[in-house]
Amino acid sequence: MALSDAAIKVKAALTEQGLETPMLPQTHTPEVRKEKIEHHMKEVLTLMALDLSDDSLMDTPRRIAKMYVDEIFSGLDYQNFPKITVIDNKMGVDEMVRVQDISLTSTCEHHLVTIDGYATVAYLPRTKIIGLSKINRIVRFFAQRPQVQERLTQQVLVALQTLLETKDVAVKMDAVHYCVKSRGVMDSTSSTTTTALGGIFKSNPATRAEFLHQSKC
Ligand SMILES: Nc1nc2c(ncn2[C@@H]2O[C@H](COP(=O)(O)OP(=O)(O)OP(=O)(O)O)[C@@H](O)[C@H]2O)c(=O)[nH]1
Ligand SMILES: [Zn+2]
Repeated sequence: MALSDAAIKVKAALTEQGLETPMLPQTHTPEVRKEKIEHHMKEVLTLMALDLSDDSLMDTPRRIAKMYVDEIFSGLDYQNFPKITVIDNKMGVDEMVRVQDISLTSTCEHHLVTIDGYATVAYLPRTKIIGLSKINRIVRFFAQRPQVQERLTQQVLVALQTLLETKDVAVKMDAVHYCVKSRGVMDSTSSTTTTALGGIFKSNPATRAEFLHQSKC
C-alpha cells in the first residue's frame, strides 16, 4: 500500500533535518516481521532459562512479537502514520491553539523500557487548521517507536510544522523514564522535561513565556 501524502512529507522533512529515527528500510511484511521476532524471542527467553512449555509462558514470544509490530513499535512503519485532516483557516484564527495533558507512553531506545508522561502542543494558525485529535495521534505515532525524549519532542514539532505549513509550533513533554526508575539509578521521583520551539515560540519572549508557563506538564 502506498504511503499517504502526509506520511511522505513528514518523513522527508525529518530526514532532511537529520531528525529521523535511525532505521533500515522495511524489507518484511508485518506478518513476516512478527514470525521472525517470535522465533528470536523464544531463543531469548529460553536462554534466560524460562520453560516455554508452561501454559502461562507458552504464548509470550508471540505476544511480544505482536506487541512490538502492532503496538509499541508500530510508529517505525509509516504505513501506520495517522490519517490527517487539515483544513484551510477560513475563520482567520490567529490566536494560539494548545492541546495539553496528552497522554504519552513511549519506549526508551537504550533499554526498551517504558517512558510515561504528558505532552503539550501549541501552534499559531496561519493558513491551515488541524483536527485536534490528529495532534494526539501524531504524538502517539512517534511515541510508538524506541525513543529518546529529545528526539521524540523534535519529531512531533517538525511533523506539525510540515503539515500546518508554519514554523510557529511548540511542543513540551514531561515524562518518567522507567530505565531511571525501575533499574540503574532507581530514582523513583525524577521526571524529564523537554521542549522544542519553532518560529515565534522561539523568537518572541512573550509567546514563549505564554506557552511555557501556561502548559501544565
Ligand atoms: N538524553 C536521554 N538519555 C536517556 C533517555 N532515556 C534514557 N537515557 C539515558 O541513556 C543512558 C544510557 O547510558 P549507559 O551508561 O550506556 O547505560 P547504563 O549502563 O544502563 O546506564 P544507567 O542507566 O546509568 O545504569 C542513561 O544515562 C539513561 O538514563 C532519553 O530519553 N534521553
Ligand atoms: Zn533507558
